[in-house]
Parts: sequence; C-alpha cells; structure tokens
Amino acid sequence: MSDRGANAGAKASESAREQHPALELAGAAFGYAGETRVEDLTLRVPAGAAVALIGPNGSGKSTLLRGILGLADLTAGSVGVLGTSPEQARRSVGTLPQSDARDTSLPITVRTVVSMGLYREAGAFGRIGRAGREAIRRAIELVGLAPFAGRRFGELSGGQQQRAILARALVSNPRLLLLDEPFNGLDRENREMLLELVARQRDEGRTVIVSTHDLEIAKAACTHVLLLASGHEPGEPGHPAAFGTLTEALTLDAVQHAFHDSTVELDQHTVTTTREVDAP
Ligand SMILES: Nc1ncnc2c1ncn2[C@@H]1O[C@H](COP(=O)(O)OP(=O)(O)OP(=O)(O)O)[C@@H](O)[C@H]1O
Repeated sequence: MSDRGANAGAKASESAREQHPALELAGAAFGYAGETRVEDLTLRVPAGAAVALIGPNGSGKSTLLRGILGLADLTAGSVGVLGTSPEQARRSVGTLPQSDARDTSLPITVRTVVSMGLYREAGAFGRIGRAGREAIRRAIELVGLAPFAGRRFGELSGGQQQRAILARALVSNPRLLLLDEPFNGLDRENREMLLELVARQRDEGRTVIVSTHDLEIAKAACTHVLLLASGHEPGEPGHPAAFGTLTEALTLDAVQHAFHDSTVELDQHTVTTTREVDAP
C-alpha cells in the first residue's frame, strides 16, 4: 500500500475508533489470580461522559479501574476501551492512582514526575523533545504548580502532590482519564480546583471515570453514575446497583442498595441506609 493509502487507512480507523464508546462492558467480571472481585458489568460509557464510580469500601471500584487498564484479570465477559482492548488503549489513557500508592521518598522534582506521563511514548531513557517539554510546561501550569516545577515532589503538601500526579496523567493528552479517589484528603481549595479540572476535561471532549465516596462530587462534576454494591456476603464480588445519567442512576433506592448498613449524604441530607430502617 502507498503511504497515502496507509495514511488514509489509519485516518479511517482512527475516526471509526472515535465513534466507539469510551468503555463497553458485556457481562464483564474482574479480579485477581482468577478470583472474581467485581462482576455482572454490562454498560456503555459514551465518549465525552464524566462518570462517577461510587460504592462502599471493597465493592470493586479500584479493581474495575485496573480492569479498564488491563491490570486486573478479566474473569468473565468482554471489555472494550476506546474501541479496542485495554492493553492497546492504555497509551491513550491517563491515570491517577490512589494516593496511598504513592512513593514520596524519591528525590525527584515536580517536572520529572510530570515527564513520566510521556515515558510510554518516549521510553524511560528516550529523549523528550521540544513538543514534550512544552506539554510538560502546559500541564504543570494547568494544575497551578508553575512556581513549584523545580521543587522536590516529596516536599509538597498532599494537595499539591495530587495536582502533580494529575498533571502527569494529563501531559500525554489522553482520551480517557481514570481517577481513583482523587478527592480523598483534599482541602477545600484543592477540591474545588480538581472539580473544575474534571469539568474542563469533560468540556474538552475527554471521557473521565472518577471513583469517589462523595455523592456531592458526582453531582457537581459528572454526567453519569455507576453505583457499585458490595457482595451480599463478605468476600463475595461487588456488582452494579445502577448505571445511567445522574438523574437515572442516583436515586435513593439505588444508593440504599449500594450502601446498605452505612450513612451517606444525598441532596445535602444524611441518609442512613440500613435495611432495618426500610422495613415497615
Ligand atoms: N491486588 C489485589 N489482589 C487480591 N485482591 C485484591 C487486590 N486488590 C483488591 N483486592 C480485593 O478486591 C476487593 C475489591 O477491592 P477494591 O480495592 O477494588 O475495592 P474498592 O471499592 O476500590 O475499595 P476502597 O473504596 O476501599 O478503595 C476487596 O475484597 C479487596 O480485598
């Protein structure tokens, strides 16, 4: 095939891929070492949606995010990410892992942390060219860390570290962003800045999937909600309680199903969602 033909083919497949949902799960289940931890997932996330992934501890939120990256085992069903496999799509996905998975002891600057987001393209020892350096500068500026670019990562506050990791996720201009509990431990200023950034990513056409315990965050920044419930017995896999747009999925019934025996906030009211309370 001529170069022109190859380019046209590449463009056609690129635009076909863009028409695919950002995420498509059909009877999917994910887990570790062959043991399922979250199951029964059948849903389509349209490109450009911002999905709040909400559920109690252990319901499988992180496992699902790892499954989307191809880092947890697919134990049943199928998963499509950006119209391809999780492994193929990984290059177009930016991630912000849970903050307890973070090593703050390494003596590296904020700029180096952010540059790691380009390693997949450049390789760990590859050269980052002028365009890469400009992308790093822009990502650092976007999260408001320009005055700290040369500072050691470990010396920053928790909120500033979170911003640096977010810049690392954004620097490669990903089509899908996976944020695992990014609001945990943030003060009000950092929380608002992050909310605004999530909304901006969505406005720019990126798909965002963000796990959170906070229903108000879902309402402030997201278009869709996936509610996960824990298994009925301890050790059983989590499963979806609802998926849809905010108004479709974020209902008291679904929240009660997901969060049985715990207290959550909905519409600024504290709701105690015990089964006993529901009983006549
Ligand atoms: N690497 C792993 N290997 C084996 N089991 C794991 C691993 N990571 C998580 N699990 C188990 O999978 C189940 C789901 O955990 P997961 O971290 O996905 O839940 P979560 O909803 O993200 O919880 P949290 O809100 O506490 O982060 C739990 O029972 C957990 O113990």
